[in-house]
Amino acid sequence: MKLSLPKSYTRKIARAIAEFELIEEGDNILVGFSGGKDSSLLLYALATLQKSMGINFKVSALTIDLGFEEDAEFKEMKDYCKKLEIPYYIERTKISEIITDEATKNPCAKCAYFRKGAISKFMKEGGFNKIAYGHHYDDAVETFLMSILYSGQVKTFEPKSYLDNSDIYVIRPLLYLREQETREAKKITEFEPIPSPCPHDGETKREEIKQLLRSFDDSKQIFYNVAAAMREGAPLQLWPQELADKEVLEKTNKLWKG
Ligand SMILES: Nc1ncnc2c1ncn2[C@@H]1O[C@H](COP(=O)(O)OP(=O)(O)OP(=O)(O)O)[C@@H](O)[C@H]1O
Repeated sequence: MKLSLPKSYTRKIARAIAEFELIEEGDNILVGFSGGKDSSLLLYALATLQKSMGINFKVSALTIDLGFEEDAEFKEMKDYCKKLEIPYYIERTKISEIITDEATKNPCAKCAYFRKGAISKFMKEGGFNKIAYGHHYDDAVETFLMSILYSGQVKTFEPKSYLDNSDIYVIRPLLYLREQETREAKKITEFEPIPSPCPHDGETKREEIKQLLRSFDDSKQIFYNVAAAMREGAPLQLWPQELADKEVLEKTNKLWKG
């Protein structure tokens, strides 16, 4: 298959790779391939850049089979990796049993936790040093807002992070692409994204945030303003840390008699 990525995509992906130092000589990169629009584009992009970049690195793909369907074949995904000349692996799990159990609280968080565990184990055994995920710009900005709104914390995921306990790096080369661009990418990849088999897909808080961001008149500018606030070094002017009741009482007693 002749691989070719439009310049506008190459520019944004190359910028993320260079700016965040995502790929180095000798890397053995595993791409988390869900079959969705983002990870299928990521695979295509890395397979293309592998041929044009001036450093050597390996790219493979891994699907964590959540176990929704017994002995699922993942035929389209196998064929796609073959076309891209990328080694493809499937790791079978029974994570679906946990997700579909009605007694499970936070099924999405539990699924992500077990999926990451299965990926780390696979990487250790296969000698991979980096896992690449298909997260894009909208994912990062939505996660940032969700974190503030639902857990009172100013944080989002990083372009590159080191996982101490498993000695691997997580990298996100698509971070400068907008979701609309990953949605349109099937014209480039010629891969029809596979719908998620998960019953919780699309029910998440993330959808509410997407709607909220879209609801502003100047939604494009607002998106990039939130993205600017996500950067280290963005001006921070915050209230002092909250005091314990005891400390407030001591301060109050000093100011009022009796
Ligand atoms: N079952 C899986 N096996 C391997 N990697 C996965 C799997 N599910 C998700 N990932 C990886 O984690 C990333 C983020 O997962 P998430 O569920 O948020 O997917 P998404 O935003 O719908 O992306 P995609 O379009 O690639 O499915 C994906 O882009 C992919 O790289």
